[in-house]
Amino acid sequence: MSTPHFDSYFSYLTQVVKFPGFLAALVTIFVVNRIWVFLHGLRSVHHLPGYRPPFHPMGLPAVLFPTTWWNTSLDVHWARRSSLYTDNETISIVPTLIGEPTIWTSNLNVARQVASGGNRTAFFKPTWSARAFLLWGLNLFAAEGEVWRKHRRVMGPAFSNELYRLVWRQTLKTYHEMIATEKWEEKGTVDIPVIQNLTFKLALQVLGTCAFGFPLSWDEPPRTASGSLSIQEVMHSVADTHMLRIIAPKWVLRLPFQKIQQSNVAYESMASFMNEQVAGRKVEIQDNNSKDAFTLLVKANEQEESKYKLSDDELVGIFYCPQRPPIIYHISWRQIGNIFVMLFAGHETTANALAATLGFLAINQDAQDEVVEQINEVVGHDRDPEFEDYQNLNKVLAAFFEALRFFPSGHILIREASEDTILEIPNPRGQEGTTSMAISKGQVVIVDMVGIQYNPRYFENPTSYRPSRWHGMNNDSEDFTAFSVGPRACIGRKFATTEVTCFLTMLLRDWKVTPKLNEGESQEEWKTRVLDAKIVLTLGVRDVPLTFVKRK
Ligand code: HEM
Repeated sequence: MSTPHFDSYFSYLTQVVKFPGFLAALVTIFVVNRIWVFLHGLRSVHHLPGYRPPFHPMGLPAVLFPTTWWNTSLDVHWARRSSLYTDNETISIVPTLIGEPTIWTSNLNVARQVASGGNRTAFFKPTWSARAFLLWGLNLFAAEGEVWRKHRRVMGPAFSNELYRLVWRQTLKTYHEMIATEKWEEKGTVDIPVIQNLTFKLALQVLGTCAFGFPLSWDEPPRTASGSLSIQEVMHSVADTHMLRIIAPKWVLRLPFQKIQQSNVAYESMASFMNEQVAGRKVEIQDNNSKDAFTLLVKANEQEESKYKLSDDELVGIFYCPQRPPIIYHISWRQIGNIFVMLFAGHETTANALAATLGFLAINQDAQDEVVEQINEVVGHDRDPEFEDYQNLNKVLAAFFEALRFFPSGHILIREASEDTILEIPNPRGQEGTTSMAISKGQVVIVDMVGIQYNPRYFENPTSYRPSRWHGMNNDSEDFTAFSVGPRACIGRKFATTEVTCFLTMLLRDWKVTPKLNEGESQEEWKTRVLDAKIVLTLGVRDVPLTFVKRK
């Protein structure tokens, strides 16, 4: 029921609102405000040329639509990879309606200044950009400053030859199990409609065994205590739905959809499975016989001097939920955030890059022949490859590096200025020297990995698949930049390259890979249909259909 006071107020309001001048004034205020904010945005990026779309490329309105003439969406750097940096390697995107201005760069020199980390940089990884990696607790990927240094010091020793040998052994085992279980030998010719189904399973198996220390096998994955899901299914579901769990409000997770319910069961199963594992692991650490990263990590932390040792507060999970302030759970699992980050940072990235490599080799038979020739020379046919062969199989790795250059999984590196600072921006190609640019505290700079990998300053004819670019390069050289550069570069690089080299060596020695064409489709059409990007959390390739034929 309305009061007289409310009625008179309401009628006054109705009259005012009816008055067209009032609406005009509102619109004018909005437009003037937007123009002021837009001009301020342009000034803050020193009028660097670039795009002036309505929304920020990572903002909700923009990601609802693909990149088109009027919108720059999350895939703008892929969709416009041939035009974004034609005139300038460093550009700005300043939204006219919603969002903050950002600077985007495809120049390595600028990338080193902002993304490489370490003591001397004035840039840091903002928490919002690493949110997807915080679900299972603070970790190396998301940490910053002194806490990051401690995590890296503790994680570093776990990434040793001891671990890589385990990765090699596990990859061999997984390959043999895959061939036997899927009955490849009996078939002779094997059609795989989506090669990612195999590469994702391989990546999970290797990470499961070598990072978590779970005893996984291709045919009989162990079950959780309840027996409802295999550990592989749990890991897959956890990895598959973690974006949903970060973005969705809590009530969504109670909806009776199969995928959501399965995700809930998977998270609970993972929690109880990890608890069981931690109890067992404590005994193993004392016995000193396990080589997986989980055990090596706990051991490394135990051995650290107290200055660098991670405290319990730094180890426990900060369960990040954007709808509520962060809640600190004092859980008993130690190192859990760092173990989980390996799953998320290492699973999709490796599996997609491996799928892309097989796709490129399928339509570049000369490149495939060159790789197989080296495998035959180094390993021959009478034995399995050994970890010691890794350095000599550089053409195998070159085929992978070149595919990863086309589809750099870690496609954008987001950084924010922690103080007012100066960026030295190299002048356009063909001109010597650099131009200094003042950057204000809070300015976001995005290193565009796609832009770098397609930059003609670094790669002659960048859209041509040429593994020979990498022949003769040391496997660990920073000349290959898709794992990032400097102290904050990917800690899992050798983990991934060891796994991939071993798997491709076994697979390509015995099986010729060709594209699985649709009826009447040419190789060129297959290439256009398949070798295109798909961006979720990382950048991957679309589903790759392949045929494998047993070599004589
Ligand atoms: C093809 C495979 C991979 C690619 C292309 C890749 C790429 C990258 C890139 C570009 C970064 C830097 C991100 C940034 O600074 O924002 C990074 C960091 C990281 N990667 Fe990888 N990665 C791969 C595989 C792996 C694997 C297998 C693991 C673990 C076993 C892993 C663990 C990590 C971690 C923990 C970081 C954070 C390092 C730090 O901040 O100190 N990655 N990766």
